Amino acid sequence: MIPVILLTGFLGSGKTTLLQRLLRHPSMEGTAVLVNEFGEVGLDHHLLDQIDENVVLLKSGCICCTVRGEVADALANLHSMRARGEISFDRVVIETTGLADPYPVLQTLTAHPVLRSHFCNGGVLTTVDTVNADIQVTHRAEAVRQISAADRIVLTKTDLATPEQETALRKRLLHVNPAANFITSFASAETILDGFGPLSFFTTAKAESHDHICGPACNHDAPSQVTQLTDQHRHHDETLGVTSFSLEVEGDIDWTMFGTWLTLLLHKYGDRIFRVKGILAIEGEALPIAIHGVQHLVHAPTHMDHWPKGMDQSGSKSSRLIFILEDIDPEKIRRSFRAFMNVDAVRAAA
Ligand SMILES: Nc1nc2c(ncn2[C@@H]2O[C@H](COP(=O)(O)OP(=O)(O)OP(=O)(O)O)[C@@H](O)[C@H]2O)c(=O)[nH]1
Repeated sequence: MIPVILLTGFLGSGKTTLLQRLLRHPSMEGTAVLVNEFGEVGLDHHLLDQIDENVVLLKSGCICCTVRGEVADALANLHSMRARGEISFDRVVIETTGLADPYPVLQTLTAHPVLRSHFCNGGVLTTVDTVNADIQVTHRAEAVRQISAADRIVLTKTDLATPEQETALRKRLLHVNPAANFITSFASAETILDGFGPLSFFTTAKAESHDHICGPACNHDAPSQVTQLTDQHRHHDETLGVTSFSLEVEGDIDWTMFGTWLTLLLHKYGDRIFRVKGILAIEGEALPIAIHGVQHLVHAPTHMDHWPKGMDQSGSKSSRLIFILEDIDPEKIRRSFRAFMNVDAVRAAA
């Protein structure tokens, strides 16, 4: 049986960053990775630059029911390729979208008539953003589901939070998932992986409760989690207001202007902009720069060591930005970007 580790966590909580580190660890050799992103255009497979050739980007970044079919197809495909000797792996990591409900995927592993004889649940690793989790847990049912499904919770961005913030968050997370154990993202990959696996009783209970989709009414902050997981099915209406769109820009971008624009944008609309990520062609830089914003937080940019395939065709470089937001007209952001950056060539994909 091939173990499948589910790496989940809300938008921008540090899943890809953690995965990069874990995959460099010798014990993770022979890992196939499935990346599932929300929206039509994905960037994570480019940001996982070290391991490009082992990464499969799942096409539709949709959540809940649709993810189930696509994950199943991708796993079946991986298994066939392995059986034909085209690839070799003995573990799979699925990085879910930040808006995914992990339970349907767990259910796929345990109940799919074909997959269940080849793959097994290797455990759920959930990243939780110490700076933003409080508001996410309050408002987003997906965040609660991801935490409740965790076998291990990796607290990220503790370096950006106060010790009081971290202590209060740990206490709150324990109410959502009393069985998970905590670790911070600054622990070594070895420590994070040590003894990691499904907590058997809990995992069974969780997987069996797959058809329950949480909503704010679930009150997951209350401690009696197992009982709550047997509640009736509710559909994921909460996610319907969330959309994603991308901006593509030809030519180089002025870094100072861009930084100012992004900071102002997130300052004003950070409550409704869950995630911004981008790979940018910057004036005076030969290689691209990756940028990340999570609600009001703008992360330090990182220099990438190569251009992702398709983004520097025949010497003409382009930038790509992806937004995941709620209740904001994407056209408003496009217009503001064009006006502020004085850029005409903005291609936009819905
Ligand atoms: N300071 C700090 N930054 C972090 C930490 N973990 C992740 N980040 C930053 O957070 C930003 C988002 O990280 P990602 O790894 O892309 O998050 P993600 O969960 O994969 O994002 P989505 O796939 O969009 O949901 C990046 O700028 C990371 O460098 C951490 O522990 N400390």
